Parts: sequence; structure tokens; C-alpha cells
Amino acid sequence: MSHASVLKAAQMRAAEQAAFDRGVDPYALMECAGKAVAQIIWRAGHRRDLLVLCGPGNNGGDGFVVARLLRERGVPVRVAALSESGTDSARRARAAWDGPVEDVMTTAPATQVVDALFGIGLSRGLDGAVAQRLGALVESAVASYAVDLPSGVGTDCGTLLSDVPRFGVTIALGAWKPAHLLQPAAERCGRLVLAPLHIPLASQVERLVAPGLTVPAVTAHKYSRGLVAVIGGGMAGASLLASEAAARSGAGAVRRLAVDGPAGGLHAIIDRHVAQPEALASELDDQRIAALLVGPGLGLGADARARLEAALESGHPMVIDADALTLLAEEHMPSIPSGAILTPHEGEFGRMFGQLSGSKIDRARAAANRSGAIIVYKGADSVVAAPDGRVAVAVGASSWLSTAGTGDVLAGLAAGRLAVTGDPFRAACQAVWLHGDAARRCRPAFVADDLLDALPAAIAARL
Ligand SMILES: NC(=O)C1=CN([C@@H]2O[C@H](COP(=O)(O)OP(=O)(O)OC[C@H]3O[C@@H](n4cnc5c(N)ncnc54)[C@H](OP(=O)(O)O)[C@@H]3O)[C@@H](O)[C@H]2O)[C@@H](O)CC1
Ligand SMILES: Nc1ncnc2c1ncn2[C@@H]1O[C@H](COP(=O)(O)OP(=O)(O)O)[C@@H](O)[C@H]1O
Ligand SMILES: [K+]
Repeated sequence: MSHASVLKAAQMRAAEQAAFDRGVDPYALMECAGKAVAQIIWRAGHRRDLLVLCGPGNNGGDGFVVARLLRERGVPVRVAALSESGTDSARRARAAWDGPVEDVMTTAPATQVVDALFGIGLSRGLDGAVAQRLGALVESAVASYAVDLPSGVGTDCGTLLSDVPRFGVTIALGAWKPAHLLQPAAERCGRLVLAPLHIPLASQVERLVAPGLTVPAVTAHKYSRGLVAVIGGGMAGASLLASEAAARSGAGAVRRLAVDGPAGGLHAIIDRHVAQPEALASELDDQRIAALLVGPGLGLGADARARLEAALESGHPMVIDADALTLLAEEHMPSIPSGAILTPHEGEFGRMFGQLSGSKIDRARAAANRSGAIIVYKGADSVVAAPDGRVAVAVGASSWLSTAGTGDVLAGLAAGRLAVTGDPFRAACQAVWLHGDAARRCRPAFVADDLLDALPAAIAARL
């Protein structure tokens, strides 16, 4: 089992059922979950008074186990329930709790609050009064923990089905669920902790994990490390940011194929003037190009369209971003080369793929499947999807990234890592990770240029 696996509710239930079919006792699994949660709370909260809110299902059952185990450790624990317990395991867990059970709606606040109201079984939003009560108890607590999921989030899509407070810690049971990673639910989870359930789980969807990078081979030279070509356009700044990101990504050499004159970028980047189509064609006719980036600052006119067509026809491994995505969304463009990396933000995604159904993960997957390309569906919860179904979801990106030019940096990074690895899915995942890590290393209110300076440290941390 991967500690990065992301499972929908039905997949989680199927994994649990498979374990039960092999002879695992359902109540033993609940005890295992409750023990793991209690351990995490004990380490964080010690003996401070604690209130466990229990719902009618197995999430509530976990809550009763947590309450019992923490009281055995000397924590002053109170329990409040919404109703009677409705499953065999939950009834057993409740029977093993020999303290009083208060009413969620009238119980007094506590220093620590545990939300064991609803987990993956939530089928609709909480009643308004219950949601309000949960919010008040969480907000008045010093420490708050959600068992498996904050009550009120849609497990598979990450939407809020009713008002959900922001928790300090969410303890995911067995595997991550989409709601732990997708906005707006992810932001309500607070710090994420995974409690293993020791049952086999498999998923093509994973949380993006830190990549392992390698130093260049002793025999490396600039072309063996990967030559990146970046096609420029009317807006020089965008292709300069992308070129510098590619140059700082670990690639061996970067050429900016620009229509403007020298624009004052890094001396290490070779600027080639390609205002005429023949000049661009001649530059692209170089088999040493290991990755080609088109889109940042490209423009949307006829010249831009011609440059994009030349790029698509060149046959080089590609990253397609920004204006090139908008052009592709229009009619009469050549088809997207299979294995290309596309990096749309929400608006570009909508223009390219229209209204797709399902969660952001589902939509990214459908787009990858339809286009044959690696999709980096950007935003506060960036999703990388491959046509073969693999998905990596990034979590915890700095919201300071929402500033002009950071997408150009990501596109350049993706092209650089594509040139280094030759593997588009891996390259896209590495780029998203390094981009997020560089942002974490920057001070608040950073600008896209600052990310470039933070890239070497982000790379060094992964060697
Ligand atoms: N499977 C296992 O053995 C293990 C599972 N584990 C734990 O179990 C959790 C899943 O448990 P679960 O399937 O019982 O669902 P749960 O989230 O407790 O809620 C279902 C109940 O809530 C009700 N209900 C739903 N929405 C409602 C609403 N808005 N307002 C009011 N009621 C609402 C719903 O009723 P209904 O929809 O039928 O009306 C049903 O009664 C999982 O997240 C993990 O914590 C671990 O212990 C490991 C072992
Ligand atoms: N609120 C946010 N939280 C975290 N990351 C964000 C947020 N908004 C944008 N980003 C990231 O910042 C980058 C912005 O890219 P993009 O929208 O293409 O901007 P630009 O075109 O100005 O370069 C993407 O990598 C995206 O994932
Ligand atoms: K919960």
C-alpha cells in the first residue's frame, strides 16, 4: 500500500469489505482506527479536557473508541452524540464506553474537540442547527480534530455540503480521500495526518509526494542534460520567466526563440531571433531539442498561431501553456501531440474541455483521456493527470502563488524537467512539487521572479 493513495468513498468501502471477506473482524478495524486517532490526539493534546462528538454511523463508533482509550490514559473526556448508534460496530463501541452520553446540541464547550459525527458515509449536508453547533464548538476549542473527514465535506468532490469549520488537524483513516486534497474542503482540514488501517489499498490516484532527483552523471554535458527551446511572442517577460525557470530546473541548456530583440534575461540563456517563419523552422529543426515550450507570452494573432503550428509539427516533446492553450481551444488547429504536457488554469481548462462532470480529479482525468496529453490542472489544488489514469494531487500550495507570472515559471520548470527526464508525467509532477516548494521558501508577497531564486534550494532539497 502506498501512503499516498487517494480513494473515493466507494473504493474505501470496497477495500474494507475485501478485508472483512478475508476474515478481518469489522469491530477490530474500528478499534484499530480509534486507537490510531487516540494516539495522535494524545501526542498533540496530552491531558487537556476533551469533548468527542459522535454521529450515528461508524465514524461515531470511532469516536466512542477514541473517548474510551483517551479516558484510560487519564484525559478528562466527555462524549456527546447526535442520536442512537446505527451500525453493529458503532453500537459495540458505544457499549464499551461506560461514561455518560450528552446531547451534541446542549453539551458544554471543551478545550479539545473531536468531530466524529460523519465520515465517508455523509450523504447530504448537516442540518443547519447541527452544522452551526459543530462550528461553535470547534471555534471555541483550543484544539480540534476531525476523524477521517470534517463533517459536512463531500468525500469524493471536496465541496462543502453544509457549513464546515476549519479544523486544526484532520486524521485520515487508511487512505486520503479527494476531500483532503481538493478545495474548498482541503482548507477546512487543517494539518493532515494519515492513520494507517493496515488493509491493502490500491489506487491510481495519489497525493503528490516529494520527488527524488539525481545529480548529473559524471559524463554529463549540456545536451545530454537536455536542451530546452522556449518559443517567445509579443510579451517578452513571460517567455523570459519560463526560460529562466527551465535554465534553473536542472536542464543543460535553454534557447529562447523570440520575436523580440534581446530582452535582458540570464546570460546563460541563448536568445535566437525568429521573427520570420523560416528562421523558426530552422531553429526547430534540431534533434537535440529535448523539450519545447510554447505559450507563455505567445499572443493570440495570426503570427502566434503560425508559431504554434510550427511547434506542433516539429515533433519535439512539448509543454503547451497559456496563449497556446487558448489558440488550441479554437478551431482548425493541428491535434495535440500525444505525451505533451498541458498546463491550463481554470479558465483555459474550461475553454479547452468545456463543462466536464465530477470532481477536479475526475475532470483532469477525463481531459487527459480525451487529449492523450498530461494535464496539469492548476490552482490552489493542482491536479496532474495522465491518459493512462494516473493522477497526482498537490496539497498545501501557498496562496501567494496567485500572482502574475507564476504559471510561466511552472511551464518553464515542466519543460526543463521534461528535457531532463524524458518522462512527461514524472516531469509534470516534479515541476508542480518544485514550484510549490520554491513558493514555501519565499517570503509573503513574493513575485514570480522570486520563485526563480528559490528553485536551486528546492532542487537541492530533493537530491
Ligand atoms: N467500514 C468500517 O468498518 C470502518 C469504517 N470506519 C469509519 O467509518 C466511517 C464511515 O462510516 P459509515 O459508513 O457508517 O458512515 P458515517 O460517515 O459514520 O455516516 C453514516 C450515517 O450518517 C447518516 N447520515 C449521512 N448524512 C447525514 C446527514 N447529513 N445528517 C444526518 N445523518 C446523516 C447516515 O444515514 P442515512 O444517510 O442512511 O440517512 C448513516 O446513519 C469512516 O469515515 C470511518 O470513520 C473506521 O472505523 C474503519 C472501519
Ligand atoms: N490560490 C492559490 N493557491 C495556490 N496556488 C495557486 C493559487 N492560485 C494560483 N496558484 C498557482 O499559481 C500558478 C498561476 O498560474 P497562472 O494562472 O497560469 O498564472 P500566470 O498566467 O499569471 O503565470 C499556478 O501554478 C497555480 O497552480
Ligand atoms: K468526522
